[in-house]
Amino acid sequence: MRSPKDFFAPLALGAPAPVREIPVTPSRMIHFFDPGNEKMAAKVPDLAKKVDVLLGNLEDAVRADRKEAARAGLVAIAKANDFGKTQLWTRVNSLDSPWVLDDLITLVTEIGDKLDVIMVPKVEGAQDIHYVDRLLAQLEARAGLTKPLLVHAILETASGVANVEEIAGASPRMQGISLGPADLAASRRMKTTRVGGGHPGYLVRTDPVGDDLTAGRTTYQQDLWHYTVARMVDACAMHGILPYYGPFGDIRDVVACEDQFRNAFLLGCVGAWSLHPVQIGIAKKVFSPSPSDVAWARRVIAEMGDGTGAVMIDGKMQDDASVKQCRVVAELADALAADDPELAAAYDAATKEALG
Ligand SMILES: CC(C)(COP(=O)(O)OP(=O)(O)OC[C@H]1O[C@@H](n2cnc3c(N)ncnc32)[C@H](O)[C@@H]1OP(=O)(O)O)[C@@H](O)C(=O)NCCC(=O)NCCSC(=O)C[C@](C)(O)C(=O)O
Ligand SMILES: [Mg+2]
Repeated sequence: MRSPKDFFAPLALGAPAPVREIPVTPSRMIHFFDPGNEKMAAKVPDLAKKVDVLLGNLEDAVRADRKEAARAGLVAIAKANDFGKTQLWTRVNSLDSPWVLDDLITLVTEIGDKLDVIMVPKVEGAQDIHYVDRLLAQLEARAGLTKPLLVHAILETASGVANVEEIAGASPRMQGISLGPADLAASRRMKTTRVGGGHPGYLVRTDPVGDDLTAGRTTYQQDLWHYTVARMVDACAMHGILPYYGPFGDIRDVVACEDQFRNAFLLGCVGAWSLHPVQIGIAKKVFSPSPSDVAWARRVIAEMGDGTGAVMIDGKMQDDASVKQCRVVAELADALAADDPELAAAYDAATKEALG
């Protein structure tokens, strides 16, 4: 383990200095596309205007015989486009795969100045981040990059979950962590066969009434991912990095997708992945606080003055701790509204109504 004094020292001569704070820019949806798929790639310039993050995926969902095409496609797309404020990320192949070394060497060398974040799959512990950290520093130095690349880990092995705190704090490059429910389920030997979402068999049932064990007993489906998401959120918050839900594989079920995203939002996540264009709007809606919540938050902040003491608003006690929650919501709303006049207008209209 490195001394805390060396934590922010570059890991290679000539590499850019690591960031001291992770930039908090909108990342409500990380939109996945296969850069080697011509149909998807053709949609990218247009999609870039609708999403916060575009991610060129090189790992799972890209066939083994299309790995080189995906890598070359991402290089071509990054070189040919300026996506403005929309971030460009990539997911490289796993560290034990035959492709990852070329992924990292090619991408950092060719388009390191265009990429914001490198997502690393199947991270097992801090050692995986340390490996990527040093390699990126060497490649950044060789490419003459002035801005350090950030690293995002996917939490998709039992070992990764057990080590999530050390992963979150393994490097100043750590930008965030996403839940990877499909690989995680396999790693844990869960008996699900889905990519995220719930399962009808994972439920609780109300008590029986009388001797009949079957009649009148309501069941409630439970969230399979609650424990992992909550643990991930704590690990991220502790280290000042950002937590994300990840993928929802039932593209058709836009209703349950919205529910799963909202659970994650309420628990502290800042975004989720969109695997299909239909999921972009869902993530945008869910991970932007609602106008009524923003109006309420702004009202509490206004009425709490210096933020200390206790007041009653609409029958509800507000104090130092509730105003802090309101600031979280209001600050997120301000950050999102700064780049979105429509959202800004909706927040202001609701606030005007709430403040009278
Ligand atoms: C699900 C699929 C096969 C349905 O693809 P489709 O073509 O059958 O669907 P469609 O509804 O017919 O598509 C309509 C149009 O949208 C296009 N399109 C469709 N999707 C996209 C997209 N993402 N970006 C841009 N364009 C897209 C598609 O090409 C088509 O274009 P067209 O109208 O010109 O024919 C397709 O959406 C897809 O491949 N999505 C990405 C899948 C992916 O990246 N998976 C990996 C992430 S999840 C994961 O890895 C797990 C994890 C974390 O590791 C772990 O839990 O362990
Ligand atoms: Mg996976």
